[in-house]
Amino acid sequence: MPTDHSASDDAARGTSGAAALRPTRPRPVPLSELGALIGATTTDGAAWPGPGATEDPAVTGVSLNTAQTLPGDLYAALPGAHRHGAEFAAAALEAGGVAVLTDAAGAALVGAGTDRSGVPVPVLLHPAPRTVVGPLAQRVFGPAPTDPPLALYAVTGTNGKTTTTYVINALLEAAGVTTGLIGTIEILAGRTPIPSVLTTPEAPQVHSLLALMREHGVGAAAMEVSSHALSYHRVDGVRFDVAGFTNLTQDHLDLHGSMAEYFAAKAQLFTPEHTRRAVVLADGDWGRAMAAHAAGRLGADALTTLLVDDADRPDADLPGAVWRVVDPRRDGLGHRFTLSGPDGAHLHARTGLPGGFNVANAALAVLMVHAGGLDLDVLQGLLDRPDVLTPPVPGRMQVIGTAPHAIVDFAHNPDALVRALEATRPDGDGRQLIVFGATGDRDATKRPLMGEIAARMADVVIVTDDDPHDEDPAPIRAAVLAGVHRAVHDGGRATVVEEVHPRAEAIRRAVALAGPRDSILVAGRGHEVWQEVKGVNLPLDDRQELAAALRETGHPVHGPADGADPDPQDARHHEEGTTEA
Ligand SMILES: CC(=O)N[C@H]1[C@@H](OP(=O)(O)OP(=O)(O)OC[C@H]2O[C@@H](n3ccc(=O)[nH]c3=O)[C@H](O)[C@@H]2O)O[C@H](CO)[C@@H](O)[C@@H]1O[C@H](C)C(=O)N[C@@H](C)C(=O)N[C@H](CCC(=O)O)C(=O)O
Ligand SMILES: Nc1ncnc2c1ncn2[C@@H]1O[C@H](COP(=O)(O)OP(=O)(O)OP(=O)(O)O)[C@@H](O)[C@H]1O
Repeated sequence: MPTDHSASDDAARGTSGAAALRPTRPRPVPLSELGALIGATTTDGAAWPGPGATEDPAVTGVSLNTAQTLPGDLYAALPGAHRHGAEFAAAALEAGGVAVLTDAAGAALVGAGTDRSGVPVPVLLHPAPRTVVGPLAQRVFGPAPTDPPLALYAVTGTNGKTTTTYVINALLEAAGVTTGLIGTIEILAGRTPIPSVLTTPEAPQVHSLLALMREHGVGAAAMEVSSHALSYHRVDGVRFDVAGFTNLTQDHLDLHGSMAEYFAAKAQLFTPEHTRRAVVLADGDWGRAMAAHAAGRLGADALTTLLVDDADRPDADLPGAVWRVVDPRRDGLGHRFTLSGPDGAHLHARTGLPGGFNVANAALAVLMVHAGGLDLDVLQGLLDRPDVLTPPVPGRMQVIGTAPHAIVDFAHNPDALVRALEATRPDGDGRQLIVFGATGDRDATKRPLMGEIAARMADVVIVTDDDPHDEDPAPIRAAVLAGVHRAVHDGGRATVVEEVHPRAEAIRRAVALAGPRDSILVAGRGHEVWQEVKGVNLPLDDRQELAAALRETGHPVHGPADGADPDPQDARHHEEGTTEA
């Protein structure tokens, strides 16, 4: 019989930070059932639990980090890049974990572990434990047959995931649906937004957050799915209703090694295991390749293909229902555009989000909601409402000042930097200034490329620090500057190049150099309110720094959107990790 956990364990569930990410009404599953689900073995190689086992604990949760382990959990002790999770099994058991899932190396580390009551801890052995965490979490946290449906939308791609998920939710909310969100900026799974640590949390949290959403009566959720998530099996056991693809450009080559591998990681989302339908933005070679892949794996009937920059390309070689953006026109900060589809179908839309690329994000969101089942007539009715495609997206093209034009944006890879610079190019004789750096411990090959782009496109380039993480910031700046100097040497536009740090000082310097007709782009950190330097989170909000510098110089600041005070709650999440950080 499953053993149960105590009342004090229930109290712990209600109070700890990790509990805020869990459903309040867990449904216990016997460990033996979980062992059978994944074909686990004992350390002797026999089918689990093997002869002589007496305990069959009730499992009420799954975790893969001790900071997130709650009473009743199965702790997945995974081999990591730095440590083996089994080194922390004792801490997981101390936190109330009732069993351990691990590989052979992990089992040797766990040894003869016992739980808090001195009972020998059951160990489920699997040769590749990370690959079974998703299905196990799905079994423990997944829906009951009587639960109302929760429609799931996934967005992947190098850039535009956050924005597209916000637009999807804005449309669904306009249609009267209660929505949930999992992404880079925040998680919405109930009443209180939870700041994010990862773009896509680890599998146990993905499944527990979906359970929490069901408890809160959420009818649809939009989720960002990063390539890390697909490579690390973070969405295993989730089948989305609609998956969308934005684009593929250089980033994350530290993890993937090549663009082909990066593509292959993203392509996993467009398979029957992960989605029923797909909407693929098929501009460029990678977009076309993703459309072909999705058609092959899901069937052309399950595919919508969208063309934006390549809208003039003929249909012939494109699979699925083909839609194109026609006649995009500037309208205020944003654009009006028409979506033209099969059999003469049309949708007329407007987004006030600045930047040409946001037409692509908005169009993708519209077609994903259509693929999710919303009729064209109903959709057009929603699109006719003002600003339905203009949700505020923190730190994305966020306007802080107008004279000079001062923008904070999250562009932190080459393509995003090009698009952000294009979108913020001043009219007339104004000069373009940019303040940016590059992230430490991430794809180092993009540093000089971003430097080159800045020097080719901006008049004044100020190179500073982004999140150095554990790296020394000076060599990161030097790598960016190498690209800047190369482009200047080759005839690039920049006439002023400076290296200024810390970052707040660099922002002040840009404001000091700018005139009222100029445009300042502060790129790379967007909504972030902490700068991570060698494991320490320093408060830093580009929006606040830019607003303060503009005020000090006597320039106007645009509306209330000058950033938020760093929230101590947010720091807690960074330190403890809302996920397995
Ligand atoms: C490169 C990467 O993705 N690393 C992930 C990986 O870390 P790791 O292999 O180094 O883990 P480790 O430190 O060796 O520890 C091994 C195991 O012991 C566990 N542990 C460790 C210490 C402890 O006290 N207790 C404990 O339980 C860990 O949870 C882990 O399971 O496994 C950890 C646990 O699953 C993840 O948290 C960690 O993500 C780190 C925090 C991270 O920053 N990832 C980034 C790069 C990321 O995933 N980014 C994407 C893309 C964003 C974008 O598009 O820009 C994202 O989705 O956020
Ligand atoms: N469709 C797009 N094409 C190219 N660049 C884009 C696009 N959408 C947004 N960007 C740029 O990328 C930046 C990040 O946008 P967004 O947060 O929506 O993307 P993301 O994929 O969620 O990024 P991340 O994974 O890093 O969180 C924006 O600030 C903007 O500079």
